[in-house]
Amino acid sequence: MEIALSQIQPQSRPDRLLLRTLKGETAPRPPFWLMRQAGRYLPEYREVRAQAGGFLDLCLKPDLATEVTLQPIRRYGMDAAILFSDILILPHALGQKVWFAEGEGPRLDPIRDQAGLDRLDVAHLEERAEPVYEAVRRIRAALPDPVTLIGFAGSPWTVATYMVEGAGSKEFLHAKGWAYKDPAGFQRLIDLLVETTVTHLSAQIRAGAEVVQLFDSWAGALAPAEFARWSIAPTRAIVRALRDKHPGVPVIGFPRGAGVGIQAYVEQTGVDAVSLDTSVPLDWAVSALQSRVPVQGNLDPMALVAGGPALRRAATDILSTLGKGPFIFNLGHGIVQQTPPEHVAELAHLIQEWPSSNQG
Ligand SMILES: Cc1c2[nH]c(c1CCC(=O)O)Cc1[nH]c(c(CCC(=O)O)c1C)Cc1[nH]c(c(CCC(=O)O)c1C)Cc1[nH]c(c(C)c1CCC(=O)O)C2
Repeated sequence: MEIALSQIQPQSRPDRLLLRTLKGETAPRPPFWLMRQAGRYLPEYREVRAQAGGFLDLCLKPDLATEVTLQPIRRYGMDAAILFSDILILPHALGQKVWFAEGEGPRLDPIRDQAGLDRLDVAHLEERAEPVYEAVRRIRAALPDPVTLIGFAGSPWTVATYMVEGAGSKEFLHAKGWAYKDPAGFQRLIDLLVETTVTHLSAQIRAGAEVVQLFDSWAGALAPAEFARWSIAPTRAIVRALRDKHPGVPVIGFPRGAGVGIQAYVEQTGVDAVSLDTSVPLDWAVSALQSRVPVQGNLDPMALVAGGPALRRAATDILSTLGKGPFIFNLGHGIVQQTPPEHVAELAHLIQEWPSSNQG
């Protein structure tokens, strides 16, 4: 597997820009990476994906996971690589059956009661996820020094929705039903996910992850009291435990769709930085959030599909607003498959040349 990174322009990636931003520095141009930066929009990803067999096989073959993690870094020179894995590796490593039906998204054998919880096998988590940690070691060894390696996990609420529904969902009938009717029982699932998420992230950090991100993709589906209990409280517990074990390793939280709830999330979880979805107004983000923590985000992935003046305008707006404080340029959600790779190159160039690329 070819892992030379010779095409990367060293001058485009000042030393450890992402880590410095997470400590509160404001750089002349912000660091950037993109959620789902490795994925089906890249022809070289599709090639490796075909070779791997299934999607989970790709996540669990360290040589292939390493290769696809490095692909976008080679092409675009992002300031950070994110481990190529999935939030559903955790339920898989807990012994729940997880598979990806081609073209349909994730499927799991649903867990809906205490008996289902009792079948989970916490003791062998690190053994079953060992290929992921091996990938982290290989990626860190292959990355140029200035590129930061980000590990990740799903937040307990978001992972619980998949474990309970058995698939992606819009309404969360079973997960919310359990949480409303039997909060003590659902709490046991959340507590188990807090504990095992700490184990999983801690193992990634020991293997070489320098920052971790918690994806709470379905935070926005929760009413305020439930958001406090199932998103904020578990996130705070994870942040505390990680800070204890790995002081100085920043945690980025991504409470997608949480709206004004993001402010309470930032104040109460202790995350080192917050990732913003596309709906978050930039001026509000500056006053309500960036005054407290570095922010990350939040270009509409569809602006990246559109390209041209719309992309330049949207990116320039974000750079000139959020870029005045500690800021990591990213998308508001993951890159979609229909994204032309040359639009990503154009965006990378705009950010790397900022502020001189600003033509008003
Ligand atoms: C909800 C969620 C999942 N996975 C993830 C989330 C949270 C973020 C979000 O809201 O998108 C997180 C995730 N998934 C993936 C990463 C890799 C790192 C990155 O580049 O950001 C990350 C951080 C790879 C992936 N995870 C997945 C892909 C596409 C799989 C493929 O190549 O076939 C990738 C690149 C699959 C996946 N995995 C999951 C879904 C809903 C899907 C889509 C199914 C599909 O598109 O068919 C669960």
